[in-house]
Amino acid sequence: MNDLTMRLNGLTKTYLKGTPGEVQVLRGVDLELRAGEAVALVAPSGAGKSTLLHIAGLLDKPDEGSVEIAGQNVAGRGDRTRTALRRQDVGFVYQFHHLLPEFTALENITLPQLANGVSEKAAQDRAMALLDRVGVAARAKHRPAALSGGEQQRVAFCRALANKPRVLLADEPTGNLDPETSDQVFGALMSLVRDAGLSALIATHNMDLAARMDRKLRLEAGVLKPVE
Ligand SMILES: Nc1ncnc2c1ncn2[C@@H]1O[C@H](COP(=O)(O)OP(=O)(O)OP(=O)(O)O)[C@@H](O)[C@H]1O
Repeated sequence: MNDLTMRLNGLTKTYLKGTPGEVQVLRGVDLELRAGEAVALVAPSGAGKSTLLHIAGLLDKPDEGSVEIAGQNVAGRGDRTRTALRRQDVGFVYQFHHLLPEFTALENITLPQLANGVSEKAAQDRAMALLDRVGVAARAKHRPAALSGGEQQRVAFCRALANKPRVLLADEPTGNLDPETSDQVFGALMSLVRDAGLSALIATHNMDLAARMDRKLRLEAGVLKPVE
């Protein structure tokens, strides 16, 4: 069975090439993500975590190397194709929720599905099922400002999974929350990931959370290494 969802091969990235400010951030990053696994990405500040997540999520291009999603090399495709693939195959979660403030929790999860051609009824049903799964169905009609930080982040997780991506990329998804809320909200994220059977690459400085994932990788000196 080929359950590989994403393969990163030989990724390099240098900023400000040929100038005194040149920074060689990625020097040959290789990574294989399998369906159903959650991988912790641990990196000292400035090591290139955001650069790596942006390239894996097709928001940026590597200088060299490939990004394969479900067996297709997609890194070098045109902007429109990469945008379409990103919408369909990749979900993002950031440290701050980035929900649209003028829309309800339900609408924030429904809208990306409508943009992908899903019917309104089906989109709402899926949104409610996701909200229910993370324990915030009762807050479906609230706008983000009327939700707690933990609730906002749970809604953001549901939005990231709305279009059934193959891969979830998260950058400190609970970094903005107090330790107890962070612990609970991370549990909600992991149950969504396990239910959906997708791959998750989750950047975190929190080693307790990292320990709850299937494996841990450290980004250091431009390459990924397993953490024991
Ligand atoms: N557009 C850019 N132009 C020039 N240098 C950049 C650019 N983006 C990032 N860098 C540099 O590349 C390095 C890695 O940046 P990146 O944002 O990927 O790190 P990070 O690991 O996400 O950091 P943090 O955890 O502090 O957010 C840093 O030294 C940063 O200053």
